[in-house]
Amino acid sequence: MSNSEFAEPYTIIEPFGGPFKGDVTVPGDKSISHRAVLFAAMAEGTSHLSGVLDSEDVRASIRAVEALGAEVDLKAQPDGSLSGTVTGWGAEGPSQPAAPIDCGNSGTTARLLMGIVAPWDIEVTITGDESLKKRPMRRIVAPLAKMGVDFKPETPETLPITVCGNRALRAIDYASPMASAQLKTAVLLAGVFADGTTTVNEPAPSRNHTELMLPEFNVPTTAGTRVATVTGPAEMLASDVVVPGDPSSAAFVAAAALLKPGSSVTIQNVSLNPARIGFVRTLERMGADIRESYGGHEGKEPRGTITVNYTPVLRGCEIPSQHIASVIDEIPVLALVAAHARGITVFHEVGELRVKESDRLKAIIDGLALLGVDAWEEGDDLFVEGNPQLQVPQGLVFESYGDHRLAMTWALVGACGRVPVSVTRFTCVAVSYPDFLADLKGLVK
Ligand SMILES: O=C(O)C1=C[C@@H](OP(=O)(O)O)[C@@H](O)[C@H](O)C1
Ligand SMILES: C=C(OP(=O)(O)O)C(=O)O
Repeated sequence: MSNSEFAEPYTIIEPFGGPFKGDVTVPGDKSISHRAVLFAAMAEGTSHLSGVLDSEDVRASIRAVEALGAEVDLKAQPDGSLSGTVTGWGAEGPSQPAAPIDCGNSGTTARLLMGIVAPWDIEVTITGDESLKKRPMRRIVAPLAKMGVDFKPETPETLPITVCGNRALRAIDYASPMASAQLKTAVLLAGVFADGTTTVNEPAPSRNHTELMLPEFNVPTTAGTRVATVTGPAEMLASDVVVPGDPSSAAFVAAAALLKPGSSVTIQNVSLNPARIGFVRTLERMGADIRESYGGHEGKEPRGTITVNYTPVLRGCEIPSQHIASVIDEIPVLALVAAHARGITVFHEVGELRVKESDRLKAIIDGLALLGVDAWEEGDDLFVEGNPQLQVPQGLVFESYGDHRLAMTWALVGACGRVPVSVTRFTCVAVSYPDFLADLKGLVK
């Protein structure tokens, strides 16, 4: 069977051979890196950052804060991370940028930026690439409008959007319709400069890096499981941030170890924030030999190691909707693991996957179909019927849709299997994990 009629440029991923063994360090956490750069830019004084992820998405945040007047002096380190200083605009506020700010492929940059520029007397046009311009922005516009922010056009759904800032924002108590850390963060960041306490309640817990990091920048903040507050107006002061490794990148290494017989891998210095390691909990429920080991904190973020051993028999499991936010970016690769497990895996309430960098729900179902694996949607639930005897056919071409998480997921089929596969637009992995293939190759024994 072949589906090689795809016209887009593709990369051939040959089988890597032997099992994956040994230690690996994954690059800095993307969510924490964005926040470190953005919060340092907002603060008074000079912050020292290290372990920052050097990827396309984080570079979008760096370019954005430079356009708004922050001074960024982050340099590439031998380990591939960025380290150095960011001097913020502090009490003076950001300057009026000369041109629209292009956030590239990064939803986090675009959505957090809307909250960051909202409390200042400037008009900032935010735009992005073709993928980002399709993603929903009304979820950010709605609460910011309640706080007193105007937009051009008046009630925009998608980028480009011009945010017309307002120095007299109202603090709000917001019942968020979804578990989204981007939404929560945009509102809290605007709330830093509003008069009073701004509260965001969520229907399920989302990642809490913002609540953990804001107090380090001198912002009075409270953090509960489904509620966070900031009290403004606050004076943001510079801080130092050390960024631990990204669990979302670690999930691909863990999946590789589970797909390749004989593998045994330890991922060093990775964030063990419970809101981010839902994939460890999910793989445990599938019966995988995987465990984390706590190794201390960076600021308020726990970090440590994750060890994964190849496990011959995995079984399907259910991921309830309350846990989806803790695995949201890992669902493509978890679905690939589920495709090798015995029985059905159900991811509940994953409609949000339709509006990520691509329609990940459709892409997962189509990609698994190429492998001969039955996967389908019922309402907003994703079902994957696994096959432990899965044989990968020759000549497969997987469509990444320029989406980094899909590109890495399908690359694992070739890297861990016995026949090469092709992945279209594979270079998009630079969005979150530029050295993905090299790190995996380094583990081949
Ligand atoms: O706040 C963040 O850093 C992120 C939150 C999540 O998005 P949502 O807030 O849209 O769920 C996640 O998918 C994204 O990769 C990063
Ligand atoms: C959804 C993602 O990122 P963002 O929303 O920042 O584009 C991701 O990294 O998988």
